[in-house]
Amino acid sequence: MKKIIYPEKKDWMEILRRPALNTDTLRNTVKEVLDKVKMEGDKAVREYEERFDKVKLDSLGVTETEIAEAEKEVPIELKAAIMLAQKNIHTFHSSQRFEGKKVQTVPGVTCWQKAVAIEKVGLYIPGGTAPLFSTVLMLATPAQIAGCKEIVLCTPPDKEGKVHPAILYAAKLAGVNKIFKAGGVQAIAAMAYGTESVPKVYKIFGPGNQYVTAAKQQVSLRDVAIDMPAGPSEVEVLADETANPVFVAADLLSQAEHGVDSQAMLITTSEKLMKEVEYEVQRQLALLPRWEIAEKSLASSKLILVRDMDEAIALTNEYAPEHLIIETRDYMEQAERIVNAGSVFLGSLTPESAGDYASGTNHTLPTNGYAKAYSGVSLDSFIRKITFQEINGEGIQNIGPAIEVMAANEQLGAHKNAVTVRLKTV
Ligand SMILES: NC(=O)c1ccc[n+]([C@@H]2O[C@H](COP(=O)([O-])OP(=O)(O)OC[C@H]3O[C@@H](n4cnc5c(N)ncnc54)[C@H](O)[C@@H]3O)[C@@H](O)[C@H]2O)c1
Ligand SMILES: N[C@H](CO)Cc1c[nH]c[nH+]1
Ligand SMILES: [Zn+2]
Repeated sequence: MKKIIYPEKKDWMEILRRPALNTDTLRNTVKEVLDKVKMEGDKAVREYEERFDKVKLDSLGVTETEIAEAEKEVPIELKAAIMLAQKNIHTFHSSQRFEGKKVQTVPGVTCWQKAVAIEKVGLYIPGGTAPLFSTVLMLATPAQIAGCKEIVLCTPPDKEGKVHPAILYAAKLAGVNKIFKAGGVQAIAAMAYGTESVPKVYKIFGPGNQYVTAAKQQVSLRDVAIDMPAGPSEVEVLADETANPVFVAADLLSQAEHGVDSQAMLITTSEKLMKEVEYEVQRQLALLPRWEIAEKSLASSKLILVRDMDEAIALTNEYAPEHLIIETRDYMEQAERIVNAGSVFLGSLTPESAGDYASGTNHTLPTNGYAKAYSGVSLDSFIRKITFQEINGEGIQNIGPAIEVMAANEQLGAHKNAVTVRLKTV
């Protein structure tokens, strides 16, 4: 990890830069795959599965038999953990239910909103280097609570053409209707355009690598809605001298191990802590099964020593991390000053892994600085709020004249007339 001591404001942008693939290569690959799947459907998806996931597939759909087999393969201990996590995710997301209340803006004019589920949703579950069955719970649980009728899931299979059993188990538990073996850009294209076997959906959800994220952004320009850009994982730990370096290092590594383009940052006011964390990261790294991945992402990760907490907060809000862990003496006060972050973890006993799996919050979150403008996935992501209004005689008399004046001044006579003809009758 690169050490930065007392950064100057002019260097912030460079210091906070995320690692990124060459955008031309990325754009060209994504465009080629999207276009071919749009034209050739399943055939193209199968070809790309062979090219990128090294698997020959006869069909894309997961069968009922495969789902039943998977249920037998998942160990009891893991089933219990998945059920505990799902219960907490369900509890937290159920509490987000929207109650639209009727409001009289003036006598006779009543307005309200009603939450309506998006009918067809597509969930992308990453599977390139780790089978993220926890992401199934994070996406399908709120979709089910919202009442989405068709919940489609795509995930890359392994080289034998099998989907990880825990992904299938979690999908069944959380009410997914259709599961397909497809990963990367080809999966996003299949759900955006529809193919012979994969239904076209109205909104695509889910995290993924830079190819997946770029594909989602591309299809969202005209074909389908998306949740947000949820790309390579990132974490920032904001710590003072009271933080535990062993915990801090473990938290940094927990996100560094996701992928080579993940990023982990420590922003601290304590030089002593920075040195201890630097040592701990190397010590713990050597013990990790995915040390090779983590080592690569640590190369673009940083340990940043700042002058004071004000500077730490300003730098944090500029970085807008996907995950922010605050491990300071006064973490509640510091948390109040955060305006840009996806999900915040407070105090020394709140690891980021808790939000990844089982505290109940959603782990599908904006990355790459998009936390400045986007929220993570929540129940809201799966609904739309339709507005309604009802006006009676008193109401049209109350607001009609104002509408007539405004419409006339916008030179829209037909708008004005739609009110005038009614005012004559009341
Ligand atoms: N932001 C979030 O909320 C969040 C949550 C979970 C995971 N993540 C991130 O999701 C990512 C998962 O990545 P992953 O790679 O393990 O799985 P993935 O499923 O996102 O990507 C695998 C797919 O990428 C495609 N691909 C790989 N190399 C390619 C190439 N050269 N050209 C075209 N396509 C290619 C393949 O089709 C493959 O199926 C990680 O970066 C992780 O950090 C983010
Ligand atoms: N940290 C990831 C979101 O960036 C989510 C995840 C899934 N499994 C483990 N972690
Ligand atoms: Zn994680």
